[in-house]
Amino acid sequence: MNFIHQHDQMDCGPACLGMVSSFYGKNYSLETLRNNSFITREGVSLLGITEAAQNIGFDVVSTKLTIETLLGEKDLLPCIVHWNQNHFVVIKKISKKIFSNQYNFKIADPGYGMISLNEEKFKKSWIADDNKGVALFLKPTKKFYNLDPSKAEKLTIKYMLSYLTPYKKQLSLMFLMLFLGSGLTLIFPFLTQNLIDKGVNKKDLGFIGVILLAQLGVFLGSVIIEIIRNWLMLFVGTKISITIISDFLKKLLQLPIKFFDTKMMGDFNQRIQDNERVETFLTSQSLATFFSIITFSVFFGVLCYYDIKILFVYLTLTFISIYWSIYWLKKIKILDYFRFQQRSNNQESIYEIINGVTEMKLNQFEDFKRNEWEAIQQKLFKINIRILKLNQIQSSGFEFVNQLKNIVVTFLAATYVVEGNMTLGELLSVSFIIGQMNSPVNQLIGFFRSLQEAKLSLERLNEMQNHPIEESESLLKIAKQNLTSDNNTVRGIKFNNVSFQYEGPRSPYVLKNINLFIPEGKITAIVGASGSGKTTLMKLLLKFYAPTEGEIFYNAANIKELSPKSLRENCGVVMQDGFIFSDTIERNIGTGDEIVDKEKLIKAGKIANIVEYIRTLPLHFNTRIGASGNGISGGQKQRILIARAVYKNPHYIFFDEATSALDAENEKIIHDNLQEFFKGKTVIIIAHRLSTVKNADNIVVLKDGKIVEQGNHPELVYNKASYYNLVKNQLELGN
Ligand SMILES: Nc1ncnc2c1ncn2[C@@H]1O[C@H](COP(=O)(O)OP(=O)(O)OP(=O)(O)O)[C@@H](O)[C@H]1O
Repeated sequence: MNFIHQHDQMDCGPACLGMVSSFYGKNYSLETLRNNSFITREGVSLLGITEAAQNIGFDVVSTKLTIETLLGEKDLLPCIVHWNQNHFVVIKKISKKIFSNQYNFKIADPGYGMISLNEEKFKKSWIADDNKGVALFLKPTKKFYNLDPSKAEKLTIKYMLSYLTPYKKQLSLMFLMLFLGSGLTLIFPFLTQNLIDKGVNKKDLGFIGVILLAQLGVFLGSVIIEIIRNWLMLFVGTKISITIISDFLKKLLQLPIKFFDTKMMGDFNQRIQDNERVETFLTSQSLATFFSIITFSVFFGVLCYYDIKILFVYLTLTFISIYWSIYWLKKIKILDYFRFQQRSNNQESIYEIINGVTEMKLNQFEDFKRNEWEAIQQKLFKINIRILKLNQIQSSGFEFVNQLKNIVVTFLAATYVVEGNMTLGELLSVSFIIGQMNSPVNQLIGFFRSLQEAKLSLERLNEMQNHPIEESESLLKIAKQNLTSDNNTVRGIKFNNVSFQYEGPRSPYVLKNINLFIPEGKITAIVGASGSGKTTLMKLLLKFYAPTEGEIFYNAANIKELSPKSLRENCGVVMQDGFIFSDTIERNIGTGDEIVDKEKLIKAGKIANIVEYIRTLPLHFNTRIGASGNGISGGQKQRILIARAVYKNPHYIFFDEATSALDAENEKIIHDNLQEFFKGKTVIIIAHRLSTVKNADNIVVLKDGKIVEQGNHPELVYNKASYYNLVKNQLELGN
C-alpha cells in the first residue's frame, strides 16, 4: 500500500481511498478521487467516499461496529475508519504483539504519516458512541480491475529546475565555492599532521610557522568562501522565490471560482510555503548535501588508508548510534502524532476565540472557551513533557555512543602511536577526521527528510499547476458595440432549461428547470425567500459555475463559449458579501483603471450618494479604508460598492441586495439616481425590499430553485399569488 499524503485540509477522504486502491494495485490521482467524492468546504462525507469508491469499482460496506467485531474482520483490511469524529484514516494492519499479547494497529493517517498505535490509543480516536466506531470496508470488483486510472501529468523536478536556468552563472559560482570549501576542509587534517610530525617532532620552528600561516590561510579562505556563498544563496534564493511565487499567484488568479470553494485560507498559505520549501531544497540543501557526501567519501578513504580497524570501529559505533536513534524516534513519533492532533485543536480554539470575540462577550461564553483552551494546553504540556523525556534519552544515548566512538578511536590510535605504528600527527589528524565525519551523517538524515517534504510540496503544486484555467484563447470576447447595436433580433439573456447543483449528482438541486428571458436594456428583478437560489442564478450568469444541465445564452452566444474575463469586464456587480480592499476610497472605486478618472469618480460617488460622507473624511477620496484604514459602516460599504459598479459603466448590472443595509432615505436617493444610470443597460436586481423591485420591468419570483411567477408589480399584486405573499407585509405598510 502506498502512503498518500493529503494535500489540503479537506482531502483526507480521497487520500484514504487512494491508499486502499493502491493496495489493490491501482494508483489514482488525488484529483480524480477528489472530483469523484464531491468534496465541500466541510470536507467529504461518508456518503461521498462510498460513492467515489463505488465509481472506481469497489463494493462498499459502511458500518458501525465494536472493536471486537473489527478484530474479527482482519481479513478485510485495509479499511477506512472515521477518526476523532472529524477525519478519515486507513487501518493497514492489525497484529498481536508476541510478548504483551496486545493488539497493535498500523494506521495510515493522510494528514500525518504511518503510525502504530496500541489498542487503547486506537480506541480513543476511533470509538464514537455505544463503544462502537465507524468503518468502511472496500472489496474490489471486476470493474475495479478493468478500469484504468488516468495518469495525471506530473510536475517533475525538471520543471522546478527550469527556474534555476537564468541563474546558471551564480549557481556555478556557488558550486565552485562549495567545492573550494570542501577542499579546504580536506586540507586541514594534513596540515595538523605535518605540524606535529614535521614541525614539532623535528623542532623546526620555521616549518611550524609556515604550517600555522597555512592554517590561518585555510581558515580565512573558508570564512571568505562562506560569506560569498551566503550572499549568492540569498541573491539566487530570493530571485527564484519571487519568480516562483509570482507565477504561482498568476496561476491561482486564473483558476475558476469553483477551485476556491473547497479550499481554506491555510491551504493557500501552505502552498506559498511549498514553493519556498522546494526553492530552498533546490538551491541550498541538495548542493550542500552533495558536497558533504564528497567530503565524507574522501575522509572515509583517508581513514581506510590510515587504519582499517579504526574505520571498522567508527562504522560499528555509528550504526549502533543510528539504530538507537531510530528506536527512540519511533517511540517519539507516536507521541508526536498526538501532539500534532492537539496542535490543530489548539489552532482551531485560538482562531475561534479571536474571531468569535463579539459573540462570546455577548453570550457569556468567555470562561467556557478559555477553559477549553486551557484543557488543550494541559494535554499539550503533558505530551511535551513525555516527548522531552524520550528526546533526552535519545539524544543522550546518541551523544554517549558518539563520545564512546571518539574514545575508542583515540585509544586505538594512541596504542598505535605507543607501539610506533602511527605518528602523533596522524593521531590528531584521525581525531579531527572522526569529528568531521559526524556532521555529514546528520546532514544526510536531514536531506532525506526534506526530500520527502519537497516531494509532497511538489505534488501539491503539481495539482495546482495542472488545474485547467478558466480563460482560453478560443473563448469569445464580448465586444462593447456588439452589446448595444440594435439589429432586428430580440436581444437579451436566455436561460434554456437550466438546472444547477453545487456538489455533484447526490446534492440537492439549487436551481431546477429554469426557463427565463432577461430582455436587453430592461430592469429585471429577482425575488424569493432566503435560500431560493437567487444568488446562485446570478453566479451562473457571471460564469462562476457552469449549469449542471441546460444552457445560458448572452444574445446568440452560449455562455460556454464566452471568455469569463471579457464577460466580467462588461458587468458591474454588487455582491452580498462585497469586499472592501485595504486601500484608498479612490482605489476602491476605480479598481479597473491604472489611473483613476476623477470626473467619473465624482459622478459615481454622487450616484451612490457617498460624496457628502467622503468630504467629511480628512483626505477625502484619498482616505484609506478597509482592514488597515478608516472603519466604515455597512451602509457606507454598500454605497462604495455601488459606486464601484457605476464607475465601471458596464453594459450589464447585477445587484444582489445592494441597498439592503441602507436607510429608507438614502435608498430612495440612490434608487432615483440609478434610474438615469440604468437607461440602456441590462439590469438584474435581487432584493427583498419592495421599494427596490417595484419599478422593475419584469419581476421573477423564485421558490425552491424554480420560477413560480413572473410579471410586473401591478400584475403580480393582482394575481395575489407567491409575489403577493412575499411582499404582503410591506404592501400593508405602504398602504
Ligand atoms: N458554495 C455553495 N456550496 C453549496 N451549497 C451552496 C453554496 N452556495 C449556496 N448554496 C446553497 O444553495 C441554496 C441557494 O443559495 P442562494 O445563495 O442562491 O440563495 P438566495 O436565494 O440568494 O438566498 P439569500 O436571499 O438568503 O441570499 C442554499 O440552500 C444554499 O445553502
